[in-house]
Amino acid sequence: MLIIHASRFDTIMPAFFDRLAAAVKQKRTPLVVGVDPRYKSLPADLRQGGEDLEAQAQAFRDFSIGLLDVVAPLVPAVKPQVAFFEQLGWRGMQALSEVVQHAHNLGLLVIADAKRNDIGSTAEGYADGWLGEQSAWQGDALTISPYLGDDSLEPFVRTAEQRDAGLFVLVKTSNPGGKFLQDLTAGDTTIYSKVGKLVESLSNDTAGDCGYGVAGAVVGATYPEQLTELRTRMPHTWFLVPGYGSQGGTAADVAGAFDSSGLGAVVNSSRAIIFAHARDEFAGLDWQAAVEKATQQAIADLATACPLS
Ligand SMILES: O=C(O)c1cc(=O)[nH]c(=O)n1[C@@H]1O[C@H](COP(=O)(O)O)[C@@H](O)[C@H]1O
Repeated sequence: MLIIHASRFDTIMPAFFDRLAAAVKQKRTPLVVGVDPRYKSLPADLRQGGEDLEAQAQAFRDFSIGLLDVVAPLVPAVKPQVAFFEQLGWRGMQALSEVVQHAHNLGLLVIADAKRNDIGSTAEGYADGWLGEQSAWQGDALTISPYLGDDSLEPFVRTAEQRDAGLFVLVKTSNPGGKFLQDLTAGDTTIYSKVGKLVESLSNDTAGDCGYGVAGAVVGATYPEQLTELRTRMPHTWFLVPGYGSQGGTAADVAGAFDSSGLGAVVNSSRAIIFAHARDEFAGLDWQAAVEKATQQAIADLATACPLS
């Protein structure tokens, strides 16, 4: 049975990026913790139930909820990676629903990393499913792909505006193979710049109190030059910056993502934090203590790059 929780959008709320800006200021950090449970990397005591789908879904639930309890006082938002829940079928998606509900109960904003999209008429279904009134997952924001074109983004923008939710459109991804398409030249510009321009126009049209509009952009920490270039060209677009930590991105690499107030970007770290129990420097700590230490370490590291005023 899939649990459909009461809509958290029943009351009038500020726009997503206004809420995110307030949460970043309150927690004094742009760090977002990625909830990317991989069964074989979970602490051993959470893998006692066996490997069938039901047992794995229960392990994901226990791990993710234990993780949220540790990071909730420290960070503004979490980013569940839907792929890991989806691989377990409906059991995993039910676990995801409960994890999102728990995050909301702890006051965390939730970025659903599902990287959805399709032709416009089908995209409406995705927009509704992830951000709509009866969504089983009730994300505050959703990652989406731009590669079906501008009309494919429209249903997401409409729904996000109606629901005070946010979007993060893939602009310059953190993986090396992203350049295969994104760095191609189209006319006098690159594809990623062209996508960036489209996202900026959507955000300019919808800017909220904090100056950022409904469409954010995903820009990888592994491309610091492009990050800095896009920050200048996209002044109304909030960035989600993955690739910090396990993929090699550093605090210095993400420095160009922020505006002069230290806002305008959140930086995701998944494996380096959630599987900190496997890092030599945290040997001997239980997994939640290791998560706490790794989160505090990342917060201190990012404070050197993010001049929050
Ligand atoms: O949209 C994303 O979050 C994303 C975009 C991107 O360009 N690169 C990228 O790594 N991600 C996601 O960010 C997370 C990175 O995880 P770690 O490398 O373990 O910190 C994963 O959930 C990825 O799917």
